[in-house]
Amino acid sequence: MRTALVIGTGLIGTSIALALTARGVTVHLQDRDHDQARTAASLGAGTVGPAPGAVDLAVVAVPPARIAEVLGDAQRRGLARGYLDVASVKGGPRRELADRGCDLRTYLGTHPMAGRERSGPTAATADLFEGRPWVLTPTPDTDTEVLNLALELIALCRAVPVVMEADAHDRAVALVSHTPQLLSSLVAARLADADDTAVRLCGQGIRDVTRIAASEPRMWIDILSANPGPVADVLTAVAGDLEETVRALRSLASADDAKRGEGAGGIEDVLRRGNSGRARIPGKHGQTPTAYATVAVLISDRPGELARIFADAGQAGVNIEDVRIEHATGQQAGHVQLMVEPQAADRLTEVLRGRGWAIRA
Ligand SMILES: NC(=O)c1ccc[n+]([C@@H]2O[C@H](COP(=O)([O-])OP(=O)(O)OC[C@H]3O[C@@H](n4cnc5c(N)ncnc54)[C@H](O)[C@@H]3O)[C@@H](O)[C@H]2O)c1
Ligand SMILES: O=C(O)C(=O)C[C@]1(C(=O)O)C=C[C@@H](O)C=C1
Repeated sequence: MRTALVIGTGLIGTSIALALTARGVTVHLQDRDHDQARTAASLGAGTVGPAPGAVDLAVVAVPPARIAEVLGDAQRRGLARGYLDVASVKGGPRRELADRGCDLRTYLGTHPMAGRERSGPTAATADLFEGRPWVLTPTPDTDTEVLNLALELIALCRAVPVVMEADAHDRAVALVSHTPQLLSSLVAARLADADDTAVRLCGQGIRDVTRIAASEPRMWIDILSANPGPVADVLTAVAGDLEETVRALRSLASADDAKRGEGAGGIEDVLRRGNSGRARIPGKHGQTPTAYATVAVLISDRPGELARIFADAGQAGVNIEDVRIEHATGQQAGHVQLMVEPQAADRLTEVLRGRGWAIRA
């Protein structure tokens, strides 16, 4: 692929454009909001404005409800050889494109399973998709050339292609993306009117569970409007679990030993099922999860601290597999948790201590 047009230069469009530009593709940027396109260009994602002729691939990265209109318009104007969208739902946009009489041979519905709770080009990063699944939903009508262009795009973004049928994709993301978004919002919503004294105690657990509750509501209304049934089905099952959990908790408060035992059994059941589900989440690059060892290092909130730790770990010859930061409320310090292969943990601890870092036992 030599040339691409990205329509919608928000978080996802700009991240794609940055990755493509970094690998030598000439990228043209377009957005209904010119400031968004100009910002993306200033970040090095490409150039604003139309291409001199048809590009190889047009990537439509606008909200789900706008996909059919924007992609159909680009097709009518002959802006590219192939067209793909990256919306979080796949069945709805495809049906809308068909209803509008668009050419489904040069269109391919795709969905990168990577994102952030922030929107817009300034939240974009070139490495957003590295090692992440990227769903493709080809049909027998899809042109092989367009499928190949999409596979090339995914390879250039260093993501992992996964082929699925559109409606099966929508049922799957109802479980692994759309319901988690709502549950995160529901937990965070409990804090909206909570007592300040309680909120001050927020630790890492609630931060992990509510990160995506900061997401842009308008985008999610669009996504959920295009996938209401499957999400409602998963939430109905969750509601059943919730009812049983409440019943078990009430039993735990009973004066009767047998009832308390039943309650404890019910709670243990949900916690153990949670352990099993969590253990199934794939690790980096889609591998099965590895049990990493964690080395927790105290850092102060000063520029360059993280870079210094990474450089020291690099000099120790230790590969950091994953990283998490635990901020302490109201303090200018926190812990950075470095996840490493278990056999590397002792060496990393020794080297970092030797370089003056405080390691939490
Ligand atoms: N945010 C995520 O985590 C995530 C992950 C994977 C896929 N997606 C999908 O990617 C798409 C973009 O999401 P985002 O998070 O980048 O949103 P965003 O709000 O950051 O960016 C969307 C951009 O589209 C532009 N836009 C809206 N209507 C337009 C139109 N008619 N013509 C041209 N530009 C238009 C907006 O001005 C904005 O710059 C959505 O379809 C979303 O479902 C999002
Ligand atoms: O990590 C996040 O912030 C996301 O919300 C990413 C996430 C997800 O649920 O995994 C959200 C919606 C997208 O369609 C794809 C990815």
